[in-house]
Amino acid sequence: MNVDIDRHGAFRGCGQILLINVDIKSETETVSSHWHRKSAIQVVTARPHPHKCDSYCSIYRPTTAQHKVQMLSRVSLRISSQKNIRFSSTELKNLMREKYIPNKREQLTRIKKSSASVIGQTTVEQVLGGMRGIRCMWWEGSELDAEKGITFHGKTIEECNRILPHGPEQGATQMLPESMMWLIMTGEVPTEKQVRALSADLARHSALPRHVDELIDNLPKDMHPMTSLSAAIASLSHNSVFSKQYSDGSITKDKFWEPAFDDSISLLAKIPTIAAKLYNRSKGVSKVYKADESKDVTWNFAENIGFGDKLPFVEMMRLYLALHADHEGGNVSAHSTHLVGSALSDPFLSYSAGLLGLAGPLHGLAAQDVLRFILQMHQWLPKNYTEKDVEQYLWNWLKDGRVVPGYGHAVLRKPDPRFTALHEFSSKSDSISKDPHWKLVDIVSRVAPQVLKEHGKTKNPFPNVDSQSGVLLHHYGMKETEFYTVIFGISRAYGVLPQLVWDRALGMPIERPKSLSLNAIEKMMSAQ
Ligand SMILES: CC(=O)SCCNC(=O)CCNC(=O)[C@H](O)C(C)(C)COP(=O)(O)OP(=O)(O)OC[C@H]1O[C@@H](n2cnc3c(N)ncnc32)[C@H](O)[C@@H]1OP(=O)(O)O
Ligand SMILES: O=C([O-])CC(=O)C(=O)O
Repeated sequence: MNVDIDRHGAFRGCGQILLINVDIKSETETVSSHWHRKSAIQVVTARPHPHKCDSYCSIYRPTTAQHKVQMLSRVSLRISSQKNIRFSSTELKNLMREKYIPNKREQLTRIKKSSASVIGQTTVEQVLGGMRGIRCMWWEGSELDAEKGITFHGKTIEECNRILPHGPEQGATQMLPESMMWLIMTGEVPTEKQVRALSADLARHSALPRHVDELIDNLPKDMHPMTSLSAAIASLSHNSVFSKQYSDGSITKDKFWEPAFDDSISLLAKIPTIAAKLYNRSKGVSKVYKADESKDVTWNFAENIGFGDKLPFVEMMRLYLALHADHEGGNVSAHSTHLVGSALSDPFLSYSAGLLGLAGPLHGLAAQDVLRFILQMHQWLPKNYTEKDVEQYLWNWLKDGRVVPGYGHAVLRKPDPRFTALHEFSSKSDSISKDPHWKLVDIVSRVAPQVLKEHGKTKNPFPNVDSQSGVLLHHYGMKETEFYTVIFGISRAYGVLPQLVWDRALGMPIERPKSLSLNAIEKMMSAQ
């Protein structure tokens, strides 16, 4: 039921009621889930009085004579000044409920009827070789082909950038990560109106609960920001609607996806706020995140870290965030999110784990390592260096037994199309293409494949996305290399959280593959 709140904070409601002080800011979901948990009676939804805007007000909980009136702790409720708010995440959720999930459930039932079909075999080489190529994982949003690279529901990066809604400014040409998220979740291209409303919704939910702010304030200033980001995301679990509803038993399995969806939207809304706070803190800046509902997530993020007045930076960042969102399911960050989620850990805990995987140097941390590598090489090279000098540097590096960051890939066997997309963006920009560090990145991308081929170990000698991304951030003035993987971490959430919602919607079970010891492998081999 709805409870009206009038201009003076008095109530219009129902039977016996309970008054709660509400301070405006964040966490509508805290309110409802708190009630869910506390109340065996009725679940209440509070809605703001139509004329009451952005001020303290009161909300009420109905109760009955049998139930003791309880004073709930102070809860926060964001009351927006906008009338007739269209919660686009609600629209997306409704579409999921009414259209996409029933269709996909039907497909799953069909597939399960002949689920004994064989789709692959496993070799010992695969078991001992990082499980390469084993077809054992379900993933909807994107697919990686070794030669062609990533496609999102069959659409190439170039196609996505053409057809997905862009930023609201005139002349904006880059797809928004919100648009990409919609495509990844539904398989369909959203309308501009749907994306604008989604951006507004994410802006509305961007404020952090106080405990997250305090947690970040108490972390060591020199802690790697990926560690801090993961810790802060895990701490949002305290407000998880999914875990609260699961633990109080108020949802059945077929409805698990709903709070997983709410938590995912909340995480997407808050991760830029956390990232901005970490970035500003590293620079000694204390600033409250302000998200403008008429702008997209990237613009708001850029604004809050001090880059808002530079549209080229915002456009580059939009492309960056959309590009890195998903790379099918087997990569470390996606797989770990999916795995942890399979234990019904909530989306915050699951993605916190994914971020910890992203923080490894063979995965997302390569973004920071590449930039350091390029800066170091640039210092070492003579002023008018040639490709031969670059080649020499790479050989020295390899002879030291180190991997060339930004090169190679577990699946790809051609240059990464994400690298190509960023390269095209940069080549069209006068200022980037004149940047001496970008020029070096460009030269390395031609020289390194030859060197790596001759070196003879790397299966894929070509550049991956990380070899290009950091130099763009550096070019626009973001010199804090430790922060580069944090940007990647914002982006990856747009791909893996939709999958987590699907995991719960289709009732995917806990993951538990079979492991084998070397003795067991030998025994099986000799038996053949
Ligand atoms: C967004 C992303 O996560 S993209 C990847 C980001 N990571 C990097 O750029 C780090 C550098 N690259 C690498 O370390 C690897 O290419 C990975 C981790 C991406 C893929 O690993 P694998 O699938 O095991 O690569 P591959 O099968 O080609 O490895 C074979 C050998 O080549 C070596 N090799 C692979 N890439 C490189 C490289 N860039 N420089 C030097 N040696 C390399 C491996 O270390 C391995 O050596 P070993 O036999 O002595 O252990
Ligand atoms: O696919 C992988 O293994 C690594 C990668 O490029 C990504 O996760 O973006």
